[in-house]
Amino acid sequence: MTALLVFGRTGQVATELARLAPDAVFLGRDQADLSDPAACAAAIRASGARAVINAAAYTAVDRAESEPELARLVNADAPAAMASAAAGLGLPFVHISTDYVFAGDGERPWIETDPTGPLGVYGATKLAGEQAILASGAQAAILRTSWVFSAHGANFVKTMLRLGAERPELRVVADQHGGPTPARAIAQACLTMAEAMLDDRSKGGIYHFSGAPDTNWADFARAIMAQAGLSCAITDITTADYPTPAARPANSRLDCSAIARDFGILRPDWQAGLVDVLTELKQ
Ligand SMILES: NC(=O)C1=CN([C@@H]2O[C@H](COP(=O)(O)OP(=O)(O)OC[C@H]3O[C@@H](n4cnc5c(N)ncnc54)[C@H](OP(=O)(O)O)[C@@H]3O)[C@@H](O)[C@H]2O)C=CC1
Ligand SMILES: Cc1cn([C@H]2C[C@H](O)[C@@H](COP(=O)(O)OP(=O)(O)O[C@H]3O[C@@H](C)C(=O)[C@@H](O)[C@H]3O)O2)c(=O)[nH]c1=O
Ligand SMILES: [Mg+2]
Repeated sequence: MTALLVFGRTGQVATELARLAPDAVFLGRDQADLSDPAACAAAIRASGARAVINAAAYTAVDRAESEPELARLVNADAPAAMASAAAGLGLPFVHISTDYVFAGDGERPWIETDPTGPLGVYGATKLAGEQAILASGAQAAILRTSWVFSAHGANFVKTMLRLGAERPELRVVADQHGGPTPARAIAQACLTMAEAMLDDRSKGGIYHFSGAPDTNWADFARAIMAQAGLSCAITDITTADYPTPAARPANSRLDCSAIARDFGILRPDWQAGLVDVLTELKQ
């Protein structure tokens, strides 16, 4: 009997979940391909699990602009099928979403009930996933997080370490603001929420969760270089100076007071998380 079923095995959050919950069953792409939503639902029904966490997603923000059908299958249709299966079995379902569901106007941190307005395919498909999960009738928690980093997989910290070792200077956008979030803290939050939902079958909903304090990509890059002892200089640029296929929100700040109130989960300190990740990468 599997206590906990996790979709994803190699991703940043899935890797941290595997460390924190070694007894959980992790389904990689070979066991459950999210481009086959019915197979994901069948995997839940076959698992005998008490709770389900979805840590897999199509996360290539720019590539999604040219692969919208695949992004929608993975980010919306598969989570919808998972949630329906969880609903049918009465299992709590924890899902991870993103700051990119917001358009990013203004400076106030977003609260869960603020209007969404994704700027690109990735955000739009993640939003469609949220909506389908909420409509499924499952006991579901949706954790909207941002700017995830860890020692594994692809993320901004690892990109900066690679480029910072090769170049004397990097130009980085300073007008996109948000909270970098250690993958380990997200994994811990997912586990805490799954337990709390098993204890109290009325718990669930959308919750914001990001690292503190809020920063911008250029200041985050400077912190990475300083902490890693790299002499690469970071020059502030604007979003207009750094054209990308997908637009990104200027304001990704997330108000995380609801998750603190309802689950006792506090914003992690991203600077401490960065030290941990750099230590792990050195080993
Ligand atoms: N990364 C970030 O900055 C942010 C991420 N999020 C959300 O957090 C969650 C976890 O993200 P993160 O850990 O960073 O993700 P990663 O990009 O590190 O990993 C994505 C995971 O999804 C799996 N995956 C992708 N496509 C499929 C598929 N068709 N079938 C099965 N598995 C698939 C990948 O498997 P494989 O290794 O085989 O490709 C991988 O395990 C996602 O929901 C994401 O949207 C939210 C905000 C920020
Ligand atoms: C490499 C590089 C990036 N940038 C900019 C581009 C972008 O605006 C910002 C971050 O780059 P990334 O490609 O890491 O960003 P991106 O892939 O958009 O990261 C996002 O991923 C998805 C999955 C999420 O859900 C989001 O929360 C967010 O973490 O930095 C520079 O300005 N200079 C550079 O040299
Ligand atoms: Mg990226």
